[in-house]
Amino acid sequence: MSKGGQIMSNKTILIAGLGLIGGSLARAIKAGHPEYHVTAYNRSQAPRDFAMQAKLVDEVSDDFEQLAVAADVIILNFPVQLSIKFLETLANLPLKPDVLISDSGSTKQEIINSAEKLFSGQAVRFVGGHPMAGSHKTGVIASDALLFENAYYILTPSPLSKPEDLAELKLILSETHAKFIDLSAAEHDAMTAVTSHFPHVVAAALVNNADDFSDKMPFTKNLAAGGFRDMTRIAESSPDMWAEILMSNPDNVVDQIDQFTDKLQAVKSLIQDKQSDAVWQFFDQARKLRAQMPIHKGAMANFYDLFISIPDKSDAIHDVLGYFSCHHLSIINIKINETRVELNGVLQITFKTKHDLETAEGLIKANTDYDVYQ
Ligand SMILES: NC(=O)c1ccc[n+]([C@@H]2O[C@H](COP(=O)([O-])OP(=O)(O)OC[C@H]3O[C@@H](n4cnc5c(N)ncnc54)[C@H](O)[C@@H]3O)[C@@H](O)[C@H]2O)c1
Ligand SMILES: O=C(O)C(=O)C[C@]1(C(=O)O)C=C[C@@H](O)C=C1
Repeated sequence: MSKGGQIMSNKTILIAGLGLIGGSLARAIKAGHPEYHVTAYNRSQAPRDFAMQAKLVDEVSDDFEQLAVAADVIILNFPVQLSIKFLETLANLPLKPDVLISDSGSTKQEIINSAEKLFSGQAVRFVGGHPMAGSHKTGVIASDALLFENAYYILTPSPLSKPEDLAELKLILSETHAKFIDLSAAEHDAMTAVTSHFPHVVAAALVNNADDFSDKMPFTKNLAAGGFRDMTRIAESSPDMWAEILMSNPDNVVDQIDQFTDKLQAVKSLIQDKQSDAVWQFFDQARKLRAQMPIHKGAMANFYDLFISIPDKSDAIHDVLGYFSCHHLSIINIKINETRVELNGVLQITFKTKHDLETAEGLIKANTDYDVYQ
């Protein structure tokens, strides 16, 4: 909708950073707008090759600058502070007039401030973006066109944007099927500290806490069941990404840590004072509130983990994968967890569809006597 209010059908859209989020955005943009020329920058080759083979994009390169100067729209999908570095690079390039720049980072104030400083007085439009859905998995191979379906997609206006720029971005991203909402950067960072940034601190702390305790009682980790799993899935997220998010939203996260510490101290006192009714109220209040929260169920469910208890033999993994050959299963990750040292290892295989998970489970059961569970 730039260029005097006309809708441009032949836009060139640059997806910079072909990871989970960049890959998912590329898929959705291409699906919604086959007429756009979608290009992608990525530093390493494997994601570029994957994106071309899977027809996510029309062109790939490791030359960011060359793609940037040819783009009408640029979406940065790096860890948040790296996106700011890429903005600095963009500020020194002869970009197309009225280029629309956005990002997908999990914090917004810092990047909006940087954009304002870097581009003031230039014919550059900047709108901050943040799709509120994702995963602990990384990389383009885990990307999904429907990752953001029904999730909130926050757009943060900046002094470098007008309402029609937000409308243009929503049109480009329409096939994400996300629910767009405009928030100021300050509102965004305060609220996401509560529902996303601080919970990641808690999840990591729970895992590190269990590890510390296991020094005393090594069997502890084997007793981690559904509760621990549900509380800590996100502790497997990328430390590159999360260190940058916390450093980019420090005041709000520290406030949350203080507030939460007070909550823990309060419940600690209730337990010590044997206030069983008050402890019951504490849980009952949370149970009712949780049931009413409109929590986005999201595309996380698109990842399906199968756990196979395999003997400690070098060919066991090879054999397991061999049973899957010819079945074209959508494996997106393979990991060995040595939780039962000296007995078995646990092979964790992640599939993209439930159907593939069930096929794999059936194949393992038919060919081996290994314990296998979802
Ligand atoms: N993962 C989520 O759940 C989620 C959800 C919403 C928003 N986000 C935000 O999206 C952004 C991207 O996250 P992601 O989940 O796609 O991560 P990812 O690890 O899957 O992808 C990161 C991308 O950054 C690139 N990159 C990293 N370091 C680089 C470097 N030094 N030089 C060049 N390229 C480099 C990688 O090659 C990759 O393309 C982050 O800002 C994150 O805060 C993540
Ligand atoms: O589902 C997950 O694994 C996520 O962590 C996704 C999640 C979150 O819910 O906190 C993570 C970071 C984002 O910026 C948005 C969404």
